[in-house]
Amino acid sequence: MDAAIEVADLRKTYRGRRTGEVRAVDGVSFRVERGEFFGILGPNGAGKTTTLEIVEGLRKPDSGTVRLLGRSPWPHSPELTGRLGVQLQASAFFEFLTAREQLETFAKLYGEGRERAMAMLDLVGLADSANVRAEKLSGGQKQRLSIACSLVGDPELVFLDEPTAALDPQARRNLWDLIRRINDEGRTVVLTTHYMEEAEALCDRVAIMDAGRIRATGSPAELIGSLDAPTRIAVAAGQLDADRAAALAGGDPVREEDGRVVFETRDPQKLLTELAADGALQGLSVRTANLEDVFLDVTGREWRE
Ligand SMILES: Nc1ncnc2c1ncn2[C@@H]1O[C@H](COP(=O)(O)OP(=O)(O)OP(=O)(O)O)[C@@H](O)[C@H]1O
Repeated sequence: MDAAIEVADLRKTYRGRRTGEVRAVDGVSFRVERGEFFGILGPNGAGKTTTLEIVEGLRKPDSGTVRLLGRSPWPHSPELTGRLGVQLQASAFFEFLTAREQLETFAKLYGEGRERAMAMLDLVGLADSANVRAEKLSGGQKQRLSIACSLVGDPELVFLDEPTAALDPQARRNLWDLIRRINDEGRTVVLTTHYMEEAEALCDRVAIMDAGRIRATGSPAELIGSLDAPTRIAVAAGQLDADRAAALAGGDPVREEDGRVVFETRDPQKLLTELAADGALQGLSVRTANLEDVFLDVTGREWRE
């Protein structure tokens, strides 16, 4: 079976009078299997949206090729478009339509009826707000509505561009449940995000993008595992004198910082057992490596959201 997406060596440069040349996408290649949950993770301006728009067939690359479900998205074919779901930015809504009217409009474009529109409102948890105008919906509700619109045609492949941007952490987590379900139903999902945690929580595989290029691809666990980074274990100072801390560290780095003793270890189980035996677990925190450390490793830059 063809892959869901095959992208080879995409390039796109924007030329503006004020901005000069911006190489937004600079040789991007990746492959997404059917049923996969694939994430493109990168800071603002990394080139995620441009890449996604090219893959969706909304923007033409300067060079490179895209195959979606075995076909080229360019020029448009109605057959292919009907198998794709693209989440539009919430700002693309018709402000004066209610949530239900909005969705019915999209349903019609896909040759679907009112029942399908209502079913989608239900699916995204907006049935109670069916008669609320789009402009009156909260940020999270607008994102839900735009996701419902992308699902109305029962797509095999769904593209979500920063679906939880500008939401508070609770609303973001609530949306994760919905997004996970879309993938659990067997649909391939491609999502862009600049939230590390989101990529780690949702994606089977992640491409880390920076300055127009993909710097690393793999499952979050693979990417983090490949770092071979130590676990940082901190406890409140005052429970251990410096000699005892050094003895427990056994040659590994240990330092005192903001009233805490901070160890870096590759054998967290041993250290935790010894700290527990010393009765020195007050104020314990354990931090393993995460995608932020991977970003630093592959780009040489600190991650800034
Ligand atoms: N239409 C455009 N004209 C000129 N420059 C553009 C255009 N769209 C994007 N850019 C520039 O191309 C680069 C990549 O932008 P893009 O929107 O693809 O990145 P992104 O990773 O999606 O970031 P964001 O999360 O901020 O949207 C940026 O430097 C951006 O300023």
